[in-house]
Amino acid sequence: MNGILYLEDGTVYKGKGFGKKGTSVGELVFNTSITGYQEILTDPSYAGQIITMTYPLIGNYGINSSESESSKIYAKGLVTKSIDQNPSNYMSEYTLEEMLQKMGIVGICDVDTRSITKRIRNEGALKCIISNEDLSMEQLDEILKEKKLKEDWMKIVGTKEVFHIEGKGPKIAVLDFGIKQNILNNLKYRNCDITVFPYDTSYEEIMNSSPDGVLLSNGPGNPKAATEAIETIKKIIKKIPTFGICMGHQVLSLAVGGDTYKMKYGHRGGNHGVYDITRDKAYITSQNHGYAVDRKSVEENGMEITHINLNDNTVEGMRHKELPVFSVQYHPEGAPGPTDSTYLFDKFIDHLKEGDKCL
Ligand SMILES: NC(=O)CC[C@H](N)C(=O)O
Repeated sequence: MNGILYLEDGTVYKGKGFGKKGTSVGELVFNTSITGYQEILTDPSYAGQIITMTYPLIGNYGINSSESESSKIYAKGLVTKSIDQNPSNYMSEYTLEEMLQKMGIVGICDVDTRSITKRIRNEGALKCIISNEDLSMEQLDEILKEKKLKEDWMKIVGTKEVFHIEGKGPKIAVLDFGIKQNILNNLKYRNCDITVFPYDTSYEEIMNSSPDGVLLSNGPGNPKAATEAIETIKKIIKKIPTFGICMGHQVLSLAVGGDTYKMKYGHRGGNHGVYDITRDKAYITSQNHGYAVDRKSVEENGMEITHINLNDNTVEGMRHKELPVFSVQYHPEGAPGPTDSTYLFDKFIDHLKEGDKCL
């Protein structure tokens, strides 16, 4: 099966097709993780994106049924240097190719992923079309030009129904913009009683569940498209301890009156150095975001910057100067990946005990 990746700047990469036979349009991004292709593909925050893995050997330990971040793949395609068809791992149940076929995802391999990555770094994230069908360049060009990229993916990906995960510990209301399973696992591990709400649930409905704390989840798309949530969060943070992760961090910054912007090519990988100003410590973190928080805009609105990215000095974490409200741009739950930052879940739970500070 032939495969082609055609970028909006006119660049063409030809390789071999794998996964589902088909064609799709998306935003081309790259991820620098060496392992974790299963979690990356199933992370709902990749909705609408075509992921290039910079590590050349992908698929080598197969796929298992217990480590997906969601039951679906919302990404639009996968680009790799090579794909291993004979995985070796005691947990492996099927191959990556079988997973992509089952989930309807188009893949191409045997392309120069280093060159693709350099192009994204120079030009920024690009719209592109990936295909492993026999379409002419004219046909590909027409589909690429016609298809618009979405910004409000949280409307599609987040839960539509409220659901509850029982626990004996603190009551957590989660606003779901497209949550990763491992965030829920971290709350479950700490015995939390979790109610997951659609991201646009009203303030009143959330408060009716009498939560001790609110978690604002990760999720795909532009945080500015989550307008309903921004209004709700403005009220929530005055009453309840709140912890935001990635999209949650971005919508929190909008709720306090700050601003977000689209980065040139984002941060995606398991090796991003972050400096924690409050603890004078550096961590290696797992990241997946294309938008970032404007530092000055949140500092002018009652927030203090707690973490910065060591590569480009962008905001990686913040906390409210008076309220028990804090957030990080990176993924403390990231797995596989460094566990340096899972203490943030404990910090959140500790804040709940001090909930009276909010009133
Ligand atoms: N992982 C996330 O929550 C991503 C947040 C947002 N969609 C971004 O790309 O910046």
